[in-house]
Amino acid sequence: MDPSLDMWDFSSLISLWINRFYIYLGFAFGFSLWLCFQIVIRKQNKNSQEKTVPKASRDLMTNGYISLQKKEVFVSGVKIFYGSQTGTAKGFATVLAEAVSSLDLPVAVINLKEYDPDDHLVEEVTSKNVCAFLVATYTDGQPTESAEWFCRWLEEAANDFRFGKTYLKGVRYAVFGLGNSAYVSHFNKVGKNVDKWLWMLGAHRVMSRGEGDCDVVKSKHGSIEADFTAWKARFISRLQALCKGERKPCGGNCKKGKCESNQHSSEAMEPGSHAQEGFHQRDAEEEPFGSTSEEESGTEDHQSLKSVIDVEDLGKIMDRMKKEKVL
Ligand SMILES: Cc1cc2nc3c(=O)[nH]c(=O)nc-3n(C[C@H](O)[C@H](O)[C@H](O)COP(=O)(O)O)c2cc1C
Repeated sequence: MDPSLDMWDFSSLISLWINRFYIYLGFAFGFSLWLCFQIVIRKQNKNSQEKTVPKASRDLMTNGYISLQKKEVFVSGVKIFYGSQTGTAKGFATVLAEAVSSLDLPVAVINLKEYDPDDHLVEEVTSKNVCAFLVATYTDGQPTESAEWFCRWLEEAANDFRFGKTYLKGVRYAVFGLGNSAYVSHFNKVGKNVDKWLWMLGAHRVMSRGEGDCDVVKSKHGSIEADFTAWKARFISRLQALCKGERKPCGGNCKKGKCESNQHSSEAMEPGSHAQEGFHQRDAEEEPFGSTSEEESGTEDHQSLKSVIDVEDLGKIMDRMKKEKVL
């Protein structure tokens, strides 16, 4: 036998070989332990991330730098409707559209001739659009041919109890009428009526009506173009406020609670009801849908105060009506 072989001791190797299964088992156990450990650590990291993100977003939102939540849209676009015969209102509609698009708002210019209120007006209840109506008055206070159907439909709807006082609730609108004060009794009649009928159907007047006057002597700003420019400036600034989410024309500066109470009382009146009858009477007397002028530019709330009936006023109106009946 080789003496060098005697020097090697194979006993440890042999025992390793015999116990190899235990060794494998040990390795396998160790590996699975490490795997479990890794999984637990990853899960913990994920949880802590989930918890910290909303907190971060909250912090960021309160700091006002960034909003991770979806921004609320207050005005989705502007629709400019016009009723024109010789093109003045149409031209104004184009100018207004340019001013609106400079605010990065979608704008549509619509000829009332191509618009069926019966099918589409109610869509504006939920559209978040602001609707501007530029309408001219013609002989005997009649609308242009193009706006004839629109006006007839609106008048009938406003006086039809089936539509009710909230039919157009949610529609936001502003009216600019074109006329000539030389036609004294019919001056701007269509603008006044459209404003009134929309209001009677529950639409929300975002600003008081504008009156364009062709009579340069009597025109408030010297010409119908200047009247329109003044109204347009007010409309744009009102639009900007609406885009920011301001709801009240007064921007919250009016006397506490006044806005709400007026809005409420205006909504509480139903066309055809006694209150509405009283309202019509007042309409004839005081012109509650009164026009607009420079003086109103800073006092929208005042206009809206004027243009709706307070509950107190209602009592007086009813009294007056009773007296008139007796007489
Ligand atoms: C024949 C005629 C009749 C008019 N009748 C009235 C009227 O009754 N009341 C009024 O306020 N304006 C009246 N106007 C003035 C127009 O409303 C005014 O010129 C307006 O700017 C026309 O707008 P348009 O060019 O868009 O059609 C009348 C104008 C004409 C030519």
